[in-house]
Amino acid sequence: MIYTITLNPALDRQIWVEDIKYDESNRIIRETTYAGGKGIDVSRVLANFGADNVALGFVGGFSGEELEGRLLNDGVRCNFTYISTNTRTNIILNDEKTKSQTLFNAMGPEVQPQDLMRLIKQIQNLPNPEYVIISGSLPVGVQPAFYNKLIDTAKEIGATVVFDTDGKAMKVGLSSKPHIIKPNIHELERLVDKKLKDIPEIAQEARSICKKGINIVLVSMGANGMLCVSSTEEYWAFPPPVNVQNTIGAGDSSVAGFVLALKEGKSLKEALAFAVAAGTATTTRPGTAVCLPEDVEAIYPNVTFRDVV
Ligand SMILES: Nc1ncnc2c1ncn2[C@@H]1O[C@H](COP(=O)(O)OP(=O)(O)OP(=O)(O)O)[C@@H](O)[C@H]1O
Ligand SMILES: O=P(O)(O)OC[C@@]1(O)O[C@H](CO)[C@@H](O)[C@@H]1O
Repeated sequence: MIYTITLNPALDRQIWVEDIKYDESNRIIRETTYAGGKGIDVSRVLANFGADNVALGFVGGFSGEELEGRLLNDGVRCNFTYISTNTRTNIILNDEKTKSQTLFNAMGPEVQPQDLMRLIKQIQNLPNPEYVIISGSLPVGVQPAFYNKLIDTAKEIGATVVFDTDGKAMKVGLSSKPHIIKPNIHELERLVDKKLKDIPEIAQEARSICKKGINIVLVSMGANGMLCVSSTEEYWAFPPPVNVQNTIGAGDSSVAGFVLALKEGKSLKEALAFAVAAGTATTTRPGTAVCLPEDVEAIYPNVTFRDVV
């Protein structure tokens, strides 16, 4: 069974305007809400592929109920830890003229220490844990060290742990040696505290992280695809050109695609190509992580490989 853990889920409210005018009133021409947050996105994509998975994490209030209802409609099984305060709403502003997407990520509710322990106890008792995917930002009141406890617990129950977060949470969490991490290029730069100018430099940092005990480092690079480094294999997969409509949840779709392919027994190289196809498929549709199997199947044969060094 695949489990996703999102400590700080969100309703993703995607809104569209013709041409944003600052310091003025703008008319919204289209709006849609998605169940969001990084692990939740992974769960939605897995469900699109018919992959059995359970979404875990903290939800609360009316927005939490809406989020869970949306997920059930999306065919995602949930076993959330309920808190008394409202799940956050993130705004994604799509500007039709500039084709830009601007994110406003809310802080979210404060999570209490007793809620943290309820989640840990739940993870200690997860049935058939094959993969545990831990993704996204920490809620208010939760220290990065909580990610150590989560990763340690998921490893103790025998799961392969995938970890995808940013900043201090990533730095701290890494010391628990999750099996797989998926920073994007900016997150990797923040992790290693330096700008990385080209693929050899990115690969070098990924190798150093592997040497610290992480089995697989996936670095997503937007239109430049994804680099995969393990102790024995290195690949750079490149997507075909597509008409990009949205990039929100592309990385999460890649994580879902990668885990799905590994679970099906695909090689590391095939799993990477599938991850790139899944991320790129998401970019071709408006909305958060709208990753459809038919789009992924169409893109997959057109993913190419380039030399890492
Ligand atoms: N402009 C693009 N053109 C083609 N493919 C893209 C583009 N942007 C993203 N992708 C695909 O999606 C994958 C993940 O993208 P990206 O590096 O943007 O992830 P991310 O920053 O983690 O995204 P998010 O945090 O929104 O989920 C890329 O490896 C690539 O396959
Ligand atoms: O604030 P976080 O947890 O870092 O990111 C949250 C978020 O931006 O990530 C997803 C896209 O990756 C969206 O569904 C969601 O709104």
